[in-house]
Amino acid sequence: MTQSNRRPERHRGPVTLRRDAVSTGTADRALLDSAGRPDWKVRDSWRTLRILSEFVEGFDTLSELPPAVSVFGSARSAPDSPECELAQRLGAALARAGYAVITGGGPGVMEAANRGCTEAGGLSVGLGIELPFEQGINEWVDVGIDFRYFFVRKTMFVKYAQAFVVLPGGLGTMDELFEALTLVQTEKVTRFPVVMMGKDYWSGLIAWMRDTMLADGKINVADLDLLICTDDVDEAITHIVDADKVLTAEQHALLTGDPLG
Ligand SMILES: C/C(=C\CNc1ncnc2c1ncn2[C@@H]1O[C@H](COP(=O)(O)O)[C@@H](O)[C@H]1O)CO
Repeated sequence: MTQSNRRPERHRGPVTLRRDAVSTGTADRALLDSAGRPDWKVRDSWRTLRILSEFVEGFDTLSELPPAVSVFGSARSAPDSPECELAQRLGAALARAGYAVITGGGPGVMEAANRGCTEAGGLSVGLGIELPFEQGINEWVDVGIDFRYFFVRKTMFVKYAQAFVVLPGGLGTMDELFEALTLVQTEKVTRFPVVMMGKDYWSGLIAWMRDTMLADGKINVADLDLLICTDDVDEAITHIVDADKVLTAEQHALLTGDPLG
């Protein structure tokens, strides 16, 4: 293989780039870094069409999904790490409970959750993101979409899931966890269970939320009730299924006027 053939392949929406055509930028960076550039006004106006098309593609593809759970966690965890082992068991249990599993489609915990789901006969979904370093959607994903824009992709994680499960991870995982909690706290989504898995990993953060955030009046006691933390896959599934039942009954009552659902 020549040196030029070894250069990574990049994907920009439907476009594949190889060799000298590969650049290090992403669509997200071009949008967010453009202030101050003379052409930003015209280019950003046109970009809205590309953003719109990304929403349309996501809505069209995902509206057909069965009930689903979004699973988050580190892109960097080794396949034999405890969190990947947990994610794989969780993915399988979700599939057996009738849920599709939605992840970021990347490596580590995402891949493990997709793998568990697919091996158990469930539907694995990967919502990838264009990054300066190409990763590609993991091989266990059945339905994959590559997004240019983080904010479009985040809408899909919430809109097409009945619950969030958050395993150990870094900044990306924290962003996803706190976005979910903020959406529930502000009642943008209702009856949306957020399950944190990995008690050793998360207990320090939860203690800080209680001892500093809550103690300092920055959140309410009820905000801490928005999440549960467990190492037990069965407990996570029961929590999700129970919340789902309540929501389904409420939606049925709203549609039919029958309060018993
Ligand atoms: C950094 C590495 C791979 C990056 N590939 C990713 N592919 C898809 N989704 C990703 C990737 N990196 C982050 N995410 C999203 O954030 C969460 C994980 O981020 P963290 O910082 O590792 O916690 C994850 O849930 C994704 O949605 C390694 O080679």
